[in-house]
Amino acid sequence: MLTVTDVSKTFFPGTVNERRALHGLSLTMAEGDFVTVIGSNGAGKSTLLNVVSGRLIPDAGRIDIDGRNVSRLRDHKRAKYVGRVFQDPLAGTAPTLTIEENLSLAVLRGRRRGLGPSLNKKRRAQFADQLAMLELGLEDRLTAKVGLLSGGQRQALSLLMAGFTQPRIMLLDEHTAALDPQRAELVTTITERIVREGGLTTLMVTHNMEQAIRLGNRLIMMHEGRIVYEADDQKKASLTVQDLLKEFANIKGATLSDKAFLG
Ligand SMILES: Nc1ncnc2c1ncn2[C@@H]1O[C@H](COP(=O)(O)OP(=O)(O)OP(=O)(O)O)[C@@H](O)[C@H]1O
Repeated sequence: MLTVTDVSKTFFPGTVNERRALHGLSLTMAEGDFVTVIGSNGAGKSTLLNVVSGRLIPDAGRIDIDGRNVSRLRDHKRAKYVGRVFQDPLAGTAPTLTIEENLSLAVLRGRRRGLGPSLNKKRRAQFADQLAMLELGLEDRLTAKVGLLSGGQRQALSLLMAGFTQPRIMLLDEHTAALDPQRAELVTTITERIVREGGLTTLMVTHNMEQAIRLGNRLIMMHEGRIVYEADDQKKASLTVQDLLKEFANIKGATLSDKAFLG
């Protein structure tokens, strides 16, 4: 489904600021895989998501989605394959537009211009049904401006929007990190539901090791642009945070992300 083969990315090569973010990284994900990604500060986690989404073009290596080489395809051209939710609740939605307008835009994304649905009664009823699933009461606020929603509500909406077009791959970049624990838990539950119901192939970066163990069917740990540890479904079933801390301790020079203990 997704194949990342020997991908490298260096920022400011040949200068004093040179940063090797990805170092010949390879990762294969099967249809329906849900991989959680943890790692030290600057390990290359966001860069991995950026090369998969097309926001960044790798220096070397290739990326295939459904057997198609998308390595050189820029992000707007990959939008129909990729859904993404960022850490910042403000990033995924347009605050001055209403909830229903944001959802309409999400439906349009990845489609050819002019082929999108208009905001008719039937479409509104569909939106209300989908929003009801979030159990946040947003189905009664279709015409409310998104800027009025809380961070957690906006993240839930971003998730719904990202899942709307049935992306081939869903990228979640610490999308619960900016929320208070209660809202983070709620958004985590909604994430599980949207991923499960949509059967979405998902790559999720998190600093929360407990969450990384609990969610998904595979876990990878990154350090200095490489995957340094991997747990499959079976291994993950008995994995503990203590085990992961031990793995980190074994990596020379690795310091855990400052946020790792914030929960
Ligand atoms: N746009 C950029 N320009 C220059 N350097 C960058 C850029 N993006 C990332 N880097 C560098 O590449 C390396 C990997 O960064 P990346 O953001 O992918 O790490 P990360 O694992 O997501 O880190 P964190 O957990 O701290 O967010 C770091 O050294 C970072 O400073």
